[in-house]
Amino acid sequence: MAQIDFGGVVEEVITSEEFTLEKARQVLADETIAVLGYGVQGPAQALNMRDNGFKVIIGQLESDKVYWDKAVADGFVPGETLFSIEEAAKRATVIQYLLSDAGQMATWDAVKACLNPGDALYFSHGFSIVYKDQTKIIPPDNVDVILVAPKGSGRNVRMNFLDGSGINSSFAIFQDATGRARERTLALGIAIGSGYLFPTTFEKEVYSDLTGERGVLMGCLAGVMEAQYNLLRKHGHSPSEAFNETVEELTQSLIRLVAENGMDWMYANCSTTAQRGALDWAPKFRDAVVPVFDRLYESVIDGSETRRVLEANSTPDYREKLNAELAVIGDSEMWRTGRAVRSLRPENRGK
Ligand SMILES: NC(=O)C1=CN([C@@H]2O[C@H](COP(=O)(O)OP(=O)(O)OC[C@H]3O[C@@H](n4cnc5c(N)ncnc54)[C@H](O)[C@@H]3O)[C@@H](O)[C@H]2O)C=CC1
Ligand SMILES: CC(=O)[C@](C)(O)C(=O)O
Ligand SMILES: [Mg+2]
Ligand SMILES: [Mg+2]
Repeated sequence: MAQIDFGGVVEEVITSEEFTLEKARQVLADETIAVLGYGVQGPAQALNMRDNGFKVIIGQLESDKVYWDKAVADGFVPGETLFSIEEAAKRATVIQYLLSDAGQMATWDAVKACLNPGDALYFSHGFSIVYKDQTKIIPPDNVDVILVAPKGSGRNVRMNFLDGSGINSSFAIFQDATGRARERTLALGIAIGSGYLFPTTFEKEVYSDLTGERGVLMGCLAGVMEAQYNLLRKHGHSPSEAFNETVEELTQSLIRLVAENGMDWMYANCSTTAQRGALDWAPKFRDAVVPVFDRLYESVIDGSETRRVLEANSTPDYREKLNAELAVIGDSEMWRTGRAVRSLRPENRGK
């Protein structure tokens, strides 16, 4: 385990240099891994593990046709490597619970009945376990309960694997029934193609994850982009100008510099005019959102966020409703402008 200095705080991380793919294959040599759910994380983790030489089967509700058909299209064979959720859970020794969080609550009684002593129950989110008062997911004592949570969309878990990079994941052990929980967890983390693995707890993972996605990663990002775009439009700037100055310049230029070498590097590669102004305005934005972030974290901790998710995503038409909300975003002037701007990227022209 490598000790790494993160800005003055030393933490331990695991990379595939220390815990090699070969070692992961040895640890999981006798295991059948069932990936339950073929939504976003399911296919990514399943395909990466299959490509890495692990024995993977899929458990998917057949009537959720889009997902079932996708598993078939990806080469999983009904009756051989593709089963109902229960059948896959029964056949496996590692059960990766990658249904939606609301789907985990809905199927728990059925899945629980399929667990054998010594199995490993694996999550990519602390949700179901930490908010057990809401989900009623309480695993039996005789199984390992473990977590590997990729810090990125399943889409990139797969795409980064294919291009030879990776997505970092956190890992945690909630219950070690076999004495093998840790080596199983690390082996699975390497098997799914993690960049590096860092330790957490189920609580810390779910609190930070729910905050991050509601905050900077998604909710806050979408909110501040919309606010700036609307401001520029209100003052008579064209859609093309407002979009370029809000989104396109970020995704095609400045955020890439942040990814490459940090915030100061991005600043250093912009004009001294921009540097002076951004240095002055950053603290104002920071201070303006502090109360919103405080409210958000409180709402995560007190269970309001998970309650809302479970209620909204447990109705039969939750997908249609979410898709309708996404369509409103996609059909807005701002994001229709985005489509036009993207189509004008040199590499997209004429497509
Ligand atoms: N989407 C992502 O990239 C990430 C997801 N996670 C976590 O991974 C887990 C899986 O998330 P996603 O892949 O986004 O899931 P998703 O929302 O794409 O899940 C869809 C899957 O759940 C099944 N499902 C939903 N409701 C069901 C029900 N009532 N009965 C049976 N099956 C049902 C669908 O058939 C499908 O297989 C969650 O715990 C999530 O928080 C963690 C990191 C990133
Ligand atoms: C991609 C990810 O890790 C998120 C945003 O937390 C999620 O999809 O739940
Ligand atoms: Mg996340
Ligand atoms: Mg999340």
